[in-house]
Amino acid sequence: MTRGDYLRNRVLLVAVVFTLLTPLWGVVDLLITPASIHTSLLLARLAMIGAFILVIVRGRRSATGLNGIRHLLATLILTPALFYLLVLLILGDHVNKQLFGYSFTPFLLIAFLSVFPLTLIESLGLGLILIALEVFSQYINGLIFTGEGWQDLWLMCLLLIISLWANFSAITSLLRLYRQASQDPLTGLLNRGVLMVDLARLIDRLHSDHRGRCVTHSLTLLMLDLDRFKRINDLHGHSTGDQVLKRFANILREESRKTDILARYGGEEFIVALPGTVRKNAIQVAERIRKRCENCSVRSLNGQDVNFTTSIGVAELRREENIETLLERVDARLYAAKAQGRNLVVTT
Ligand SMILES: Nc1nc2c(ncn2[C@@H]2O[C@H](COP(=O)(O)OP(=O)(O)OP(=O)(O)O)[C@@H](O)[C@H]2O)c(=O)[nH]1
Repeated sequence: MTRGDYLRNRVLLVAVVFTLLTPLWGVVDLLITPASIHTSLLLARLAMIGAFILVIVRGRRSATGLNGIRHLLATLILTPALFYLLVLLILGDHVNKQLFGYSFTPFLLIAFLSVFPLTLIESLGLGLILIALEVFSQYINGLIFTGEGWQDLWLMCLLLIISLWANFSAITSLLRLYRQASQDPLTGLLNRGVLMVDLARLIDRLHSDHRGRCVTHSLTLLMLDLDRFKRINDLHGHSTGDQVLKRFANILREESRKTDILARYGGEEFIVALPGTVRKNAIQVAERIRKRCENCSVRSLNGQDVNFTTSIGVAELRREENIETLLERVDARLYAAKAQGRNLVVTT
């Protein structure tokens, strides 16, 4: 599960809790606020429930990416903050007597931040907005620069620090778990399972963009296999074989872009997926990788320089083609490169 999925689940859960709590808390309005503002409060509460329902509906849509979820989270936290602001403004003169029951809103919201796996910047940003809200409420109810006001601000800062700490711990353990579950431990590249999920998602998106007449994006796959790798293991030992695999993975990193997907597909077999790249340009990337390997060596434990080469199959995604047939075609080309003598790029 990615941070986006985790964040989405938390946002949905908290949105449901807020949706249920909002009408319940409406009883507090009836009990503690003057009858003259009940209608305004009711309308504001209905608008707030509407915003929470919007968060739930949009959050459930799988097309909503990480940025979309971040916006939903901001809506979720800032909607009750806006409601509180509204309460402060419409209570007007009654504010000193009637704020009881609402004044803990900024505290509650800041405590809720610890539920989400946010980065330090994200939680600091939201936390500072909530502290500003508290300062504004103190200004309205005359507590600003008083002993009680400072005490409340101090408490809010402490709560923010605790939230930051909780978020930081949640996000680092989440990232560690994600890395362990998604990476090949030897090379640090993606493992086959994650590659298949990412590729399937990417291909789906490209096909639906195409159907929706958006710009046509291309995708080309390279399948790479180290030549006579068994011989390297047999002659120089398994640990030298491992060094070759690591060096090869580094070459792939150095020769690709940030947006490319790099994965260890099997023992000495790798996939490089090049989104937005047509076959002609992908062949150039493949040739660059092949030549880098040809000119590269690894020092074995007994001090020998060990050379290695790679064979590469190249295939561009066709219209409506699925992941299985694309992989079959690229695999056939890799097989052809092996059959034609190895250390080759085969594209047809
Ligand atoms: N050192 C090391 N070897 C591995 C690892 N994973 C797979 N291998 C070895 O990779 C070798 C693959 O050998 P083969 O499939 O016969 O292929 P090859 O010798 O590269 O021959 P061609 O692919 O036909 O050029 C096997 O000996 C595996 O044991 C690994 O993580 N580390």
